[in-house]
Amino acid sequence: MSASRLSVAAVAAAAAAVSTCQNRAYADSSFRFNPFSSSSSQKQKQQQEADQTANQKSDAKPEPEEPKGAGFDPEALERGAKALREINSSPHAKQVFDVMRKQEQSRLAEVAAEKTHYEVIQAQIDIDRQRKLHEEQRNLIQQQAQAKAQMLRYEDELARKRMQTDHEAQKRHNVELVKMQEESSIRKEQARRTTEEQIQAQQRQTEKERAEIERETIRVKAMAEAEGRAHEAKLTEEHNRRMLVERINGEREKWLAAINTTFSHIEGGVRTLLTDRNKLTMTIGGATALAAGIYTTREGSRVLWGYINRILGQPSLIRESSMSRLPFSRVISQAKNNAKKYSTAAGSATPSESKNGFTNIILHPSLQKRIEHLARATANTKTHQAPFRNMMFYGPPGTGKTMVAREIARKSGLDYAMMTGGDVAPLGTQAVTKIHEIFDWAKKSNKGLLLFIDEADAFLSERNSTHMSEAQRSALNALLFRTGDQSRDTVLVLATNRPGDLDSAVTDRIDEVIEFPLPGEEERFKLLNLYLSNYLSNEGDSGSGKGSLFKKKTQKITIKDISGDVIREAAKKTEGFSGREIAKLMASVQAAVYGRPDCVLDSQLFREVVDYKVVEHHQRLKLAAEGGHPV
Ligand SMILES: Nc1ncnc2c1ncn2[C@@H]1O[C@H](COP(=O)(O)OP(=O)(O)OP(=O)(O)O)[C@@H](O)[C@H]1O
Repeated sequence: MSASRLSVAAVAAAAAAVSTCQNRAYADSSFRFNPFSSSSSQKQKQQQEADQTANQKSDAKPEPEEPKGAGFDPEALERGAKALREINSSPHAKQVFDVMRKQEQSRLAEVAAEKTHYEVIQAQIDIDRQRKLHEEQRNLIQQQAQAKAQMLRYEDELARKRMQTDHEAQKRHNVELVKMQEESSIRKEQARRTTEEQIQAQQRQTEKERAEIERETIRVKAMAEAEGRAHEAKLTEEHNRRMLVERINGEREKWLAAINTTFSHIEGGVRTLLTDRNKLTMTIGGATALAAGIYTTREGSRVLWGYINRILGQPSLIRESSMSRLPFSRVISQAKNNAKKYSTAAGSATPSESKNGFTNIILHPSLQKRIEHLARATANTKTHQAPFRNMMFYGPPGTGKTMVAREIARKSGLDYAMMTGGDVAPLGTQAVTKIHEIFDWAKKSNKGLLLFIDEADAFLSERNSTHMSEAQRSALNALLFRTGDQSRDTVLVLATNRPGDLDSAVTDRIDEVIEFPLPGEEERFKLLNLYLSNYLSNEGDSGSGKGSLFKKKTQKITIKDISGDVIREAAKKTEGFSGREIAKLMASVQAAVYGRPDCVLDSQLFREVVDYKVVEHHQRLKLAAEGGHPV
C-alpha cells in the first residue's frame, strides 16, 4: 500500500516536473495564445500547489531549501529525476508510465480541446471582426453614398442657383439691352425730329425769304410804276402847259381880234339898242336865261360825273359799298337821319335804339360793350387823324359779323365796302391788279373806308398751304404790301370761320381780335323777340315796316297767346342755333301764319314750327358731321 502510494507520488512529481518543463517550453514557444498560456500557468500553479501539498503529505519532512536561480529551477528537475528513479525502481513503473501517458494524452486532448475552443473563439472573433468590418464598410459605404448624395444635392442646388443667377443676369442683360434699344430708338426719333424741324425751319426761312423777295419785288415794281406814272404825268403836264400857253396865246390873239370886231359890232348894236327900247328889253332877258342855263348845265353835269365816277370807279371785287349810293339817295338818307335825330330829340326814339347803340343786333352784353367801345375808338381815331386799327371777327357763320362791321362803319362815320375772299381765286392773274384797285379806290373816300373782307380765309390763308395757287399767293402778297404800314384812310376788318387758317403775316396786321360765339339762351330769347316783332308784328304795316318780308300786306297777322314763357321755351329748345338760323326760324313762322286763312299765330303753331326747325337743325349737324364739314 505504501509502495503504491509512493509510486503514485513519484509519478505525480515526475509528471509535475515534466509538465513544468513542458509548460515552460510552451510558455517560451507560444506567446501567441495568451489566454491559454495564462490558464495553463494557472493550472501549472495549481498543479505545483497540488504537488507541493502531495510532497508535503508524502514526505512529511522538510526538504532542504534550494537556492533559487534567476531563470531556471533545478529543484523540479531534480525532484523529477528522483521520482523517475523511484518509478524505475518501482514494480509499478509500467503502470505509472501508462498513467502518465494517459494523463499526458488527456492533457493533450484537453489542450487540443482548448485549442479548438480557442480556435472557435478566434473564429468567432474573426467572424465578429469581419462582421464589424463589414458593418463598418457598409456604414462607410452608406456614409459615402449619403455624402455623395448630399454632394450631388449640393452640386445640383449649386447648379440650380448658378442657373438662376445666370438666368437673372441674362434677364438683367436683356432688360438693359431692351432699354438700350429703346434709348437708341428714342435718340434716333429725336434726331429725326430735329432734322425734320431743321428742314421745316429751313423751308419756312426759304418761304419767308421768297415772300420777302416777292414783297420787295412788288414794292419796287409799284414804286417804279408810280415813279413812271409820276414822270409821265410830269411830262404830260409839261406838254399840256406848253400847249395851253400856245393855245392861250392863239386864243388871246383870236379873242383880241374877235373883241375888236365884237366891240365894233357892239358899238353899232348899242347904238341901235339905245335908239330901240323893245330890242333892249329882249336882249337883257335872253342874256339872263343863257347864264342860268349854262350854270344849271354845269352843276348838273358835275353831279352826274361824280356819280358816274363813283359807279364806274368802284372795283369789281367790291360787292356792297356805301360809296356807290346815288347822290339823291344819300340826300334822302341824310334827310331821314335828320328826321330821326329830330324825333329823338322830341322823345320819340325807339327804346332799343336809345339804349342799345346797335339797332337790331343782339349780342352778349360784354361783346356788345366791346363793339361799342371799338366803334367809338374808330370814330375818335378818325377825328384825331390817327392811324386806324385793323380787326378780325371770327366765329360760326350767321352770328352777326357782317352786321357788326356795317354798324361800326355807320357809327364811326366811315364809308363801308364789303368784299368776299371767295371772289379772289377765280380772278386768276387779275387778282393782284384788283386788290391794288380796291386800295386806290379806298383813297377816294373823304371819310375813310372800312373794308370788310368776308370769308377772309378763302384767300388769306397760310401761304405754305399746298392748295394755294400762285395767283392767290400773289393777291395775298399784294394785300400784305398795301397793309404793311398803319393806314389813316382804311380800316381792315376780316371775318372768318377758321381763324387758324390765316397766314401769320395777316394776323400780324390785326390789332383787335373778336370772337362771335353762338348766342346763349338769353340772347336767343332776345333774338326771337326781335324777329317776332320784325316779321310778325303789325306795326308799320303800311308797307314801310323795316322787318316785313313783303312790303305789301293785305291781311293783318293776329298773335294769340304767345307769352314770354312760350318764347323762353323756344329759346331753350334752340340751343346751338345761330342768329341767322333764328331769323330764318321766325321767317318760317311768318310763312306758316300766312299759310293759314285767318293769319293767326298761336302758341301751338309757333311750337310746331320751332320743333321741326330744331329737328332740321340736328339733321343738318348730323349730315355735316358725316361729311366732315363744319355747319
Ligand atoms: N347777333 C345778331 N343779331 C341779330 N341778327 C343776327 C345776329 N346774328 C345774325 N343775325 C341774322 O343773321 C343774318 C346774317 O348775319 P351776318 O351776315 O352778320 O352773319 P355773319 O357772321 O357775317 O355770317 P357769315 O359768316 O356767314 O358771313 C343777319 O342778316 C341777321 O338776320
